[in-house]
Amino acid sequence: MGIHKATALLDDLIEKAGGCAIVDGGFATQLEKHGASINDPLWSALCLIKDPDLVKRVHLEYLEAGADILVTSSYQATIPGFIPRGFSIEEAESLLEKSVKLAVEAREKFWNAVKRNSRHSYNRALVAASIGSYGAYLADGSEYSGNYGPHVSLDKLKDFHRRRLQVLVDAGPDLLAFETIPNKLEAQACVELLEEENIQIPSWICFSSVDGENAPSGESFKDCLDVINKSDKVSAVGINCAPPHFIQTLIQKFKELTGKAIIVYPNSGEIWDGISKGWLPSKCFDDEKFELFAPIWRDAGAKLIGGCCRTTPSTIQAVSKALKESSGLDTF
Ligand SMILES: C[S+](C)CC[C@H](N)C(=O)O
Ligand SMILES: N[C@@H](CCS)C(=O)O
Ligand SMILES: [Zn+2]
Repeated sequence: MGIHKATALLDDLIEKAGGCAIVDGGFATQLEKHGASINDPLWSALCLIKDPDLVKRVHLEYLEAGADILVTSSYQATIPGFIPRGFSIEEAESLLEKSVKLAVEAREKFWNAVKRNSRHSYNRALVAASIGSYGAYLADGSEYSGNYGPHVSLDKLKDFHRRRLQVLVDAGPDLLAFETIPNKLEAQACVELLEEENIQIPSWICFSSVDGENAPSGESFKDCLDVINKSDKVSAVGINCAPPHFIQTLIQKFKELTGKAIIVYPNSGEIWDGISKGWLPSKCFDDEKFELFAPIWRDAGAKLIGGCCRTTPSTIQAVSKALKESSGLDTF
């Protein structure tokens, strides 16, 4: 499938969803709600090893809540992360494949069940393979600082991402989701890899932000997006895992900086403490606030909206209700 046809898959979904498709919410957060203990360098990827049934269950919960796109459990799943835990390269690669398979199985199961009901208002969801940033793998919170040190070059970042990208693509997702990219160098690495590997499925690249204005590294979003705008392999750009009160302004900024679709899936507003590996309370959005703001973000120009850490299926249900009601589509 050519890239233009592939991009049509995402465009079709956005159109079917009434102009704005719904991304799922915090994946690791929902694992934890079910009692998973993930205070570990592998974070949510630990459940790929220990509890794949729970991974699938969480995907199903987000589908029921109205997600049009599932993001896989591979955010912090990497070959160099699995090897020190005693896995061979082949086993590590099959864990990556499993992350896609579990989401695809959940999507098929859910879709086969709902499509029998002619009055349902769901779309057949797409599966986006999560590719967490290098900082996610480092497990030191550097996806929120972009501070990778002087020894991390463009080539090093490409080497880090290349094999995982190949394995995930071969496992058959519909999309690729680069998440919490904190600096321009890593954005460039992602874009160059998509070209070098001649990836034929659409991608989104999302940045985190800690000041509401720039990438976490302090580099301007203009500089970061200039790199991405040159590639037709990237269908959407935006923000994930940043506080929700930054989002409206950032959508307006991104509108001026790119012609690509804009995607936003903020966290709740709590702040990640990379040392204790926990969330610190801060100015927060609850589900009602997400319900209120989702149509505002859509009207500001976002084409894909969801939630990230500390949001749950109830958040996505609230977003879905608000977007469907205000676009005239039926709610469940
Ligand atoms: C999106 S953050 C909350 C994920 C966890 C982080 N990479 C860590 O392992 O510390
Ligand atoms: N897709 C990941 C992103 C973490 S920032 C998750 O929801 O857990
Ligand atoms: Zn997050």
